Amino acid sequence: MTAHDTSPHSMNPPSESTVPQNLDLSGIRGYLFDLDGVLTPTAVVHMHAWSRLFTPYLEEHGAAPYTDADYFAHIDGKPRYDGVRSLLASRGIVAPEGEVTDAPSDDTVHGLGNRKNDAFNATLAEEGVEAYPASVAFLDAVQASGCHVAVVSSSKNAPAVLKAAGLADRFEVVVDGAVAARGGLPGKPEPDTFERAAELLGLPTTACAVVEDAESGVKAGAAGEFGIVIGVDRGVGRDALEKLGADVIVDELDELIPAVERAAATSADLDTRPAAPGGATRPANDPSPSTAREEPA
Ligand SMILES: O=P(O)(O)OC[C@H]1O[C@@H](O)[C@H](O)[C@@H](O)[C@@H]1O
Repeated sequence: MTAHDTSPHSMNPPSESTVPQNLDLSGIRGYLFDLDGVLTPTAVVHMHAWSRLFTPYLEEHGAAPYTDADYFAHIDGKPRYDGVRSLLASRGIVAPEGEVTDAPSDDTVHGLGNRKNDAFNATLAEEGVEAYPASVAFLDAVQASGCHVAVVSSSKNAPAVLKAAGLADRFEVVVDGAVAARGGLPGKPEPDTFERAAELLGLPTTACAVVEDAESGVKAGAAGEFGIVIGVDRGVGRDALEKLGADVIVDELDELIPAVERAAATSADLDTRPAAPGGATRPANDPSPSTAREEPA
């Protein structure tokens, strides 16, 4: 398929055109990056924090033990309190909702989420974070090609993680968990946060690539009318990512740099052609600036 192909995502084996070497990204003018697990290895920090919360909690409740598979199936990529709700539902546990202001020691949905958040922030402060070098190389190539870039993260900690990784100034738009909550946007697996980022970049969704590693995030990409869904396999598995709707799957994003450079060259060729009678056409990678920027919380 090409990046323009908006046909329903199939579950067939990848065709020749969906392998990174043959990928056509010439219709893509914006990249919407998930953060945790795509740009930074913080999906693992989230995963450990959830485990620090739910391992003792499930034991105390006599429920089946918490495993990494639970993280991928019920929590990965979702907004904080949705993750709590999904995991509790998987064990048939009903907890009171409580309030966002609940203490981390409270056994409410919000208290449990806040307990996990304390664990996440403690690890972040202790260990810091370094972006994946291959993802930064891809980001460099995408920006050099004139495409626009946004971060779309369920996490309310996204601004802190971007800052810790030295990436805070690289994105025109950040739609994080706080922005979504303020705007009443449903989180992943719904496509709304990605759609909002495309809108803020001033691009149609069909001209945007969704870049995701989580089940809920790939589902969100497949549920919208995006130009392409790029899956990064950080543990979900290639087959699962493909079945969920990823159009191309990579282990590291730098595998796609040649495709980005080919797309930029195609666009430059188009740009040097004489304008068609009756008006010029906008090149695929027209770097005209997006003025919209949603400030993170
Ligand atoms: O940092 P917050 O706001 O608790 O966000 C939670 C979620 O943020 C996502 O980005 C992670 O991929 C999730 O796995 C995590 O649970």
